[in-house]
Amino acid sequence: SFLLFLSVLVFSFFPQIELSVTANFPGHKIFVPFNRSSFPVDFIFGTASSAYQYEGAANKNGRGPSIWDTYTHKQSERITDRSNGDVAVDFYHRYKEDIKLMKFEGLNGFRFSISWSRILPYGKQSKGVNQEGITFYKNLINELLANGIQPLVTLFHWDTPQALEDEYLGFLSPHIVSDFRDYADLCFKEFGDKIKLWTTINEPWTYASIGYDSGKFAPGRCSAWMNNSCVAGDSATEPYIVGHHMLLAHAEAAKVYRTKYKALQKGEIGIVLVSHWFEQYSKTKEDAKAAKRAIDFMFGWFIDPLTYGDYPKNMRRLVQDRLPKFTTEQAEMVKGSYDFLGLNYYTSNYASNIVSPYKVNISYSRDSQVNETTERNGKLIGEPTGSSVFFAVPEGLHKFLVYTKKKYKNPTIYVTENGMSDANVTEVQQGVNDFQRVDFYRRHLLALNASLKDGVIVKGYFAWSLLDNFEWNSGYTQRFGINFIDYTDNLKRYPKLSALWLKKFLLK
Ligand SMILES: N=C(Cc1ccccc1)N[C@@H]1O[C@H](CO[C@@H]2OC[C@@H](O)[C@H](O)[C@H]2O)[C@@H](O)[C@H](O)[C@H]1O
Repeated sequence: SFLLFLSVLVFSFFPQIELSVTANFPGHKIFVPFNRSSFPVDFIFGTASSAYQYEGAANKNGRGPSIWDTYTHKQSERITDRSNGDVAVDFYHRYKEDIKLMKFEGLNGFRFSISWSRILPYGKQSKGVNQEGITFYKNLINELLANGIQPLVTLFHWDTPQALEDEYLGFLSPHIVSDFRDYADLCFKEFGDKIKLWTTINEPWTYASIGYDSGKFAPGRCSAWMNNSCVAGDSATEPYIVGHHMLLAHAEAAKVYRTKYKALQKGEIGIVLVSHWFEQYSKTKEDAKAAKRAIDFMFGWFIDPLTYGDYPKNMRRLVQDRLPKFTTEQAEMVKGSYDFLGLNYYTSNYASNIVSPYKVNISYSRDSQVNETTERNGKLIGEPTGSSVFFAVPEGLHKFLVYTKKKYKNPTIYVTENGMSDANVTEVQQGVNDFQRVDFYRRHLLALNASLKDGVIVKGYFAWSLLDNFEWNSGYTQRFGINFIDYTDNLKRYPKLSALWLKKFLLK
């Protein structure tokens, strides 16, 4: 009882200490603080963003169009609110103000992506370099470092230069590999003196599956039978071709960094992968196998080649000749082509076995023969959020991280995205009172802490996202920010409760 009294006394004087972790002593529960000091002293706490979703100035200052400019302008009916990233949240002009906000909120990391078509308007150095673009990113990097914020840069966050899509259909062509390699080389040369954490590609799974299987993201290709108003595509073959070229492009860029820049610049290079965690729907052996196939088709698709040099056995068995092959040389280049992994986690799903495989209308998402759901016997897998596809399942983050440690050689990991959205929020007062997001981050940080205790090597955590922003085919209707954007009043920024809770959590 004395210890309990002491712990209450301590917490009443130090409100920033979050009561939530307990150490058990016989007959007593002692509350230990849960805050920044629960993590390694050099742990990075940041937020994440991407060029097309944040910058705006889309057709200004020399930037060339990307496939997302084309998709939102030519097929605006495929965006929930028919919006686009022409202005976005005007990060291009307001980044100094936003960096002040990061500093105020106690963050020491910021993940952003470079717009390929802002520095190479036509995708290739031979077609010209936009110096204004180079200058923008140098200024951004200097401003972050001057404020004690570590940049983590993504080279490609889905915004393929339209010129390369026009010339050879972008990632559907092997030509993209050398153009991506040359683009990466330019970035290492121009920014590598200051950038020490590089990732090549954000979520190849999303780009390949949502861009070429369902076709709901740019370039919006899919099979006609999908009836997703795609103008062209083949959901049975194109996702695998694109995924293959993304792996080769990543590996070539990593090779350039390691052979030409790493010794001098002393940075590290990785890739960002996304996956759900999958729980078997029932206790049957069939559903246990279904859960394994589900994570192999979403995560193993990329992490297996990156770690072992080939696609998962489940994929080879079920996709057969539609799954590209690596030459021996390519396999060697892809295998081990990362110093760390960026992992994005949003939610978990239940996986159940589909007994009769599809014979017609086949596609990437049908190949796994898994039915992915978010409800079991009338109970949701987690708390609903503003997004119909994401439910809050913090323990899934813990399980996913431990799974990665055990199955993929205990890699160094940064959690490069984790967050939740609010939908149908327009008023500031409503938007800033994001109690659910406070709970979401507290529970996911507890899950992350548990992963560290299980020996997972995690060096940082980036919340998605600093600001509400352009959420792809959801437009501005989904708000993921810890800071609210008032789209009706000059894009004014307002810290939400979650930002203030994080500030308190991060107090040193
Ligand atoms: N959204 C994804 C990809 C995804 C989509 C569906 C299911 C699983 C994974 N990944 C990350 O999520 C973030 C949140 O994405 C939103 O997720 C909910 C969707 O309704 C919305 O359209 C999408 O923007 C994006 O802003 C980042 O750019 C992206 O890296």
